[in-house]
Amino acid sequence: MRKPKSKSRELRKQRKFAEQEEVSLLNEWIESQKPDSGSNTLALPPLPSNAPVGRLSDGTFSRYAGSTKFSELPMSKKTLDGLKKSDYVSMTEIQRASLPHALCGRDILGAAKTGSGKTLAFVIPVLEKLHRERWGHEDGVGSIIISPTRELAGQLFDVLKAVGRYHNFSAGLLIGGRKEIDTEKERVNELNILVCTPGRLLQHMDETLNFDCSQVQVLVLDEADRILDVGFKKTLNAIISQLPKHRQTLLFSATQTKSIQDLARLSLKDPEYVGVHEKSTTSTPDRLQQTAMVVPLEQKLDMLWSFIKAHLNSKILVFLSSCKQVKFVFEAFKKLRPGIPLKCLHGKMKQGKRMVIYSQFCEKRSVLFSTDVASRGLDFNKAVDWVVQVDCPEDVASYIHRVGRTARYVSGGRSVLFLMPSEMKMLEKLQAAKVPIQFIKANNKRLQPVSGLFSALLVKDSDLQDLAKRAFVTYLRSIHIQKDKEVFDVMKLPIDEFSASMGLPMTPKLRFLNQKIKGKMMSGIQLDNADKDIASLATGAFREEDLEGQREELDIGNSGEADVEKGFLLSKETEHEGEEKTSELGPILPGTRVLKKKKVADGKNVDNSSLLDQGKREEYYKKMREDLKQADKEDKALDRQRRREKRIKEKMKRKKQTSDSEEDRDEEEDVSASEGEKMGDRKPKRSKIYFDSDSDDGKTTEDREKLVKTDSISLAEQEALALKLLSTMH
Ligand SMILES: Nc1ncnc2c1ncn2[C@@H]1O[C@H](COP(=O)(O)OP(=O)(O)OP(=O)(O)O)[C@@H](O)[C@H]1O
Repeated sequence: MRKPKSKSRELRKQRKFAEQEEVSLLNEWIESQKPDSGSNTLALPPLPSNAPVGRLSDGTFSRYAGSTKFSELPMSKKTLDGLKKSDYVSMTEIQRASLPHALCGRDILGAAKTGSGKTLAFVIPVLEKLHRERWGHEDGVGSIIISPTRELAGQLFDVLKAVGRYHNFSAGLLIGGRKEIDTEKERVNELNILVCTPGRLLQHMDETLNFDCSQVQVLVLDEADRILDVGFKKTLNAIISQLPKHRQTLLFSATQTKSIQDLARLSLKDPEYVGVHEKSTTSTPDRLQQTAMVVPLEQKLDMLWSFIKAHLNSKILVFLSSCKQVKFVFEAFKKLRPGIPLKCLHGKMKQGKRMVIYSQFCEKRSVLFSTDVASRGLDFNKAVDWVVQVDCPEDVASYIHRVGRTARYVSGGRSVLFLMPSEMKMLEKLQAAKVPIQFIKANNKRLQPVSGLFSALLVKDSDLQDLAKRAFVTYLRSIHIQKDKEVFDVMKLPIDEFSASMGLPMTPKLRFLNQKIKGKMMSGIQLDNADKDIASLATGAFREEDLEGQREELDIGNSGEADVEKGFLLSKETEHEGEEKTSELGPILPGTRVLKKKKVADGKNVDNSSLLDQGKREEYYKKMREDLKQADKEDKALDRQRRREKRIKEKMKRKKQTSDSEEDRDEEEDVSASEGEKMGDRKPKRSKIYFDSDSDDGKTTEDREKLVKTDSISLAEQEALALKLLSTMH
């Protein structure tokens, strides 16, 4: 039954009044117990348990700086209920340190380790500010939260929706790559809270009629150092120019900017620097077990493949340096079917697909190959077990964010960084930045080479070959353009070997590198040396003894899976075992086939000097295809023969078992019968077995006769004869 109109109006009035009361109480509480500007609220003692909260009996208010529970903060019932509903009760350190300052309207520059709960440290002040301002639909955009990536924006939006579920604000997710821009344009002016990526926000600012951000109360930059980075500089400047100067600004990141210039761009007013883990001995989560190992460029894919095969029950996030790398490794590994679902995520994918992949990876055990698009902020629902950095991160900050996708909140996690010999300087930089990383040695005996398999795949699949070429060039270019030349030096890389390791029949042309070599020649360096430099294995640049002291074993634990990991990652205890592991590639392609193809297609066995001329290259390439076809034929024939041999063996075994049981039965039935009689009984049975089964294979009568005669020879002889017969038939 509907309530009478006057009654519902009365209820609304009462609710409005209660809200007004609540807001004025909150304002009074906040104002009266304001923590000193610059004070460290974590240093204050927590409130005694069961102490009264809010307005006290003497008319004063409880202290909220130093509180440990959300319910002790001056916050609206709606937000508190939203937090409770989402199971948030006690605050994390960054929340305890920043919320008291943020709730009283101060600008915040917050830094805390990855996975430590920074999201709530800005979502709550956003909701509370608008609540206390009694912001309504008609007031338009009141708050903007900016994230560097679409996935992260989506995740922040989910947290906002969960915690703000009892508020009446309208909120919208504005991210690029979505088709419904026109619908967005129609509705964006009605939204109170925008969660967006910089590009999409600016697009609305530029294109949407009457889009007005002049009343914005709170601006949040999540992953602030990234958004203030050169990549977003122009976009962000344009956005800031359209926002009011008088607003609250909250900047959060695990690797915060301290640049005065950056802060000046945002016109922060006496910001509170909240760096809760600044005094910590490590800059990464304590429950994160981090390792690094030397992996030469041409072994990276072998190592990654072997790693995946040794961790089939884990959720693994793999970082590669470019979209093309991600595409190639994903496509090629997918074809080899490692036994665990594979997924990929990169910026060139359609947005819908990106979102699907992201949520699938949240739910399932799988391997996700990704660019740095997944490196920041993402909180994959069910914990990531391993972060594998196949390509070295561009700097320490990037490393910290990548590994931060695991070991979040109270869970543990593990990471491994592949470093090429020429990149060892990165290890020093990480250690200098308080990253507790252990240097370990891979167990190369467990390495499962895949380059031969790639060669075979690439020959059959020209799309994959194109992908490989592009991945190869893009990777080297990415190294070439890296800023940190102490770590990244393309001239130290074994380029031909790298090309071969991807299964490419010849090294693609690298225009940017040619220019570099030319540059060297101009400055007096001989081409010979430059060539040697490029082709040399970078191992020369790395002196092993430098690292000896840092080498430690990884303590893996006792689980079944850990044992496999142990075998893979450690060399000491398991060096002499595990050869059988290499056979895991068997079901995909037989071992001989791998070796053969590797021999033909592997760049190491090719005299590249003869390939310079275009005509010769084509000729070589044609010949290589023919060789591969031939090898393929031979392999197939060999494979067929093997299968037949196996079948025959099985039949022999079956037959032996049958005759043995018959013998047993016979013996049981007639223990007194003579040997001659027994043989006479069995003969026709044995021949019948052979004829019955072999007649399917189309044997001639002569063959059958030969087989009948086998009755009088030993089993080994029978097998040998059967095999001989088979090989003469094909
Ligand atoms: N007070 C809390 N109580 C329980 N869980 C929390 C609390 N705060 C945050 N979490 C959980 O901790 C995890 C990490 O939080 P969040 O994503 O905010 O971390 P972050 O510091 O922003 O990490 P990053 O630097 O990687 O962006 C999330 O799963 C979140 O739900």
